[in-house]
Amino acid sequence: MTAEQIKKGDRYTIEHEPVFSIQLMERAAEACVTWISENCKNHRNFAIFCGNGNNGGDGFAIARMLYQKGFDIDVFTNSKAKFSSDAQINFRELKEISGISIKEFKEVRDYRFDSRTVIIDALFGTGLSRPLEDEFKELVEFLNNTHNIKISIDLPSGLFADAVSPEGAVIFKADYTLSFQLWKKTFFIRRQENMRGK
Ligand SMILES: NC(=O)C1=CN([C@@H]2O[C@H](COP(=O)(O)OP(=O)(O)OC[C@H]3O[C@@H](n4cnc5c(N)ncnc54)[C@H](O)[C@@H]3O)[C@@H](O)[C@H]2O)[C@@H](O)CC1
Ligand SMILES: [K+]
Repeated sequence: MTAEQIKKGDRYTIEHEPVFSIQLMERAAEACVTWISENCKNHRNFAIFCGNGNNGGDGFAIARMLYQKGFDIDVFTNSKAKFSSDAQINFRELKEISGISIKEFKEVRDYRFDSRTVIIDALFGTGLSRPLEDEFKELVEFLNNTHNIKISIDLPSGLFADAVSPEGAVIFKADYTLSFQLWKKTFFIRRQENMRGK
């Protein structure tokens, strides 16, 4: 499905079911956490990278829920960015939890990745509107060079939901992608098939 069709589906659910977008985000995060806790049983540490849109909001909610399940969580974000309203709600909630360390993206270079730390990419989802550049490009390149297991939330960051990414565009190299609702159109573009992992 295209990003626009997915948005319409979300709007339909919000209008026709008694559900608010923040609840949809909570449900999406719960589904991810169920999968992660079943499939990452041998991993204790998660480094979660959150953007300022709703994909980042999913990441903040996932961080909170994984922490509540007893995992060690480090969250990386740009705390000065203007967040979407649902991301802001989840970011605020996360800041209340003293056991979660919240770091700025640039701190990743001093972060000691344990070989079993799982990296979660909640930087961009269907809202990506241009290829990654500057800080995000460097961040994703840096993460792609680590040997840790990588999970993308909804879409690997840097991959457009509906269009072919330009040749040479930097895209998060996910081992697994936990995609919401239906398969995104981009997953069927042959050149990009190997970007999403499983
Ligand atoms: N109700 C909903 O719509 C739901 C959405 N969900 C999540 O929300 C995501 C979509 O959220 P959004 O529409 O907020 O979009 P994203 O979170 O993908 O990103 C949007 C933000 O990134 C900025 N941006 C786009 N391309 C950029 C680039 N190259 N460099 C820097 N900034 C850039 C935009 O200006 C915007 O601020 C989905 O992929 C999914 O993860 C889920 O929470 C389920 C419910
Ligand atoms: K993502």
